[in-house]
Amino acid sequence: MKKRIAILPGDGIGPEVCEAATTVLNEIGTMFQHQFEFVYGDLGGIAIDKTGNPLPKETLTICKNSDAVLLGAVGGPKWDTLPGEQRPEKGLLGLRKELGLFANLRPVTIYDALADSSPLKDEVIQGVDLVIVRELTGGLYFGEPRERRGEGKEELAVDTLVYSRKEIERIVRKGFEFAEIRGGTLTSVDKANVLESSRLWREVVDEVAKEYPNISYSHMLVDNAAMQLVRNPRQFDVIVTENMFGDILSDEASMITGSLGMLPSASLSEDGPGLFEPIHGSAPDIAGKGIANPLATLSSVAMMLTYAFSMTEEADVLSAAINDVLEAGHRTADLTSDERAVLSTTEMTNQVIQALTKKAVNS
Ligand SMILES: NC(=O)c1ccc[n+]([C@@H]2O[C@H](COP(=O)([O-])OP(=O)(O)OC[C@H]3O[C@@H](n4cnc5c(N)ncnc54)[C@H](O)[C@@H]3O)[C@@H](O)[C@H]2O)c1
Ligand SMILES: CC(C)[C@H](C(=O)O)[C@@H](O)C(=O)O
Ligand SMILES: [Mg+2]
Repeated sequence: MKKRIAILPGDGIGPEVCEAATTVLNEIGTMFQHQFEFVYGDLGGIAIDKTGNPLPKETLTICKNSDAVLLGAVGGPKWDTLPGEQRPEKGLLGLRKELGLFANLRPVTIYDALADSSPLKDEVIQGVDLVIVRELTGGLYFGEPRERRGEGKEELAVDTLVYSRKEIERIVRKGFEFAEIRGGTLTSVDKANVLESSRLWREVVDEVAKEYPNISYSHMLVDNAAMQLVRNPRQFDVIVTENMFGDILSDEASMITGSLGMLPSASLSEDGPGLFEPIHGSAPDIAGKGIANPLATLSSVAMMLTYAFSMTEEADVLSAAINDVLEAGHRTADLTSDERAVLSTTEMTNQVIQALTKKAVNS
């Protein structure tokens, strides 16, 4: 099967982890006789440097004309002093909005082999299997007005947290759908004791819940949820929450697995191409050193195979290869303090390729 994939490497470690992804996709293409065509586009800081715009029109066109989009990461100190509208992150937000990617899935999967990599105790993390369903095109990230007013001590900065009933309904429905598919439960996370938008959110969850009488659900305040994720993450199955809360909770949840370099994501729309990216950023502190963990990106490729192409067997083989590599003790620097055992990004990717090859031989 032929599939066209827009690759947006972006900034910092983005190009390094995207190279890992294309290498692995080529291997899977060979194994399963698929043709993956890569079309490259600029997003973020690199796009600003080349065109003055973090989301050039050409990039948007490439994405819209593809079957799926793979993103590395955007941003970095070089562009940190630019005005908000011209920052690399604005390019990513614009892309999410333009592609209508309202549903962001961030699964937190535990690998037994990584039990020692998590700062949390083994008995706390054993058996954790949860997914954060994050609203991605609304809330504080997009609300208007967003501005600076006044001067001196009177200067004000304004961000607006706004959600429509329609926006809440569609993401909450996704949350319930996932809980149904997983045969699990739903926790809706909000701040309804303070925020009006959260009170509407809670009302909508209670209404949508009536369509899913078999799904047990509950509400939790976000500050408590942040604590519960560390105290007892096993209590969660599907967490549905708004944009900003989902951003923060997913970075927190990544440490259950042992590293931010492990968590993948899929951003889905009603009908257009999905976008697949690790949840981490451009990691300026390690960019260019060739030591970034590629596994979050490779797991994002597995999510692409599943959600964009319905290639579930291919996705399962890739996920199993990642598990095999970790079981065999291979680690990038973020996963171990044992310097002798550290692999570079390329070495880790090659281990995944070898594990895939073994699976092809054995099947
Ligand atoms: N989706 C995205 O493109 C995205 C996501 C988050 C942050 N950012 C941007 O990235 C830049 C840096 O942000 P930050 O430093 O707060 O967050 P970050 O996620 O880039 O890095 C946080 C820490 O995690 C480490 N880390 C992240 N990914 C890793 C990997 N794959 N392997 C090993 N270690 C890894 C980094 O080295 C760093 O110490 C900012 O400009 C921010 O806006 C972009
Ligand atoms: C870079 C930034 C805009 C982005 C977000 O906040 O959504 C990132 O932190 C993420 O988690 O994808
Ligand atoms: Mg984030």
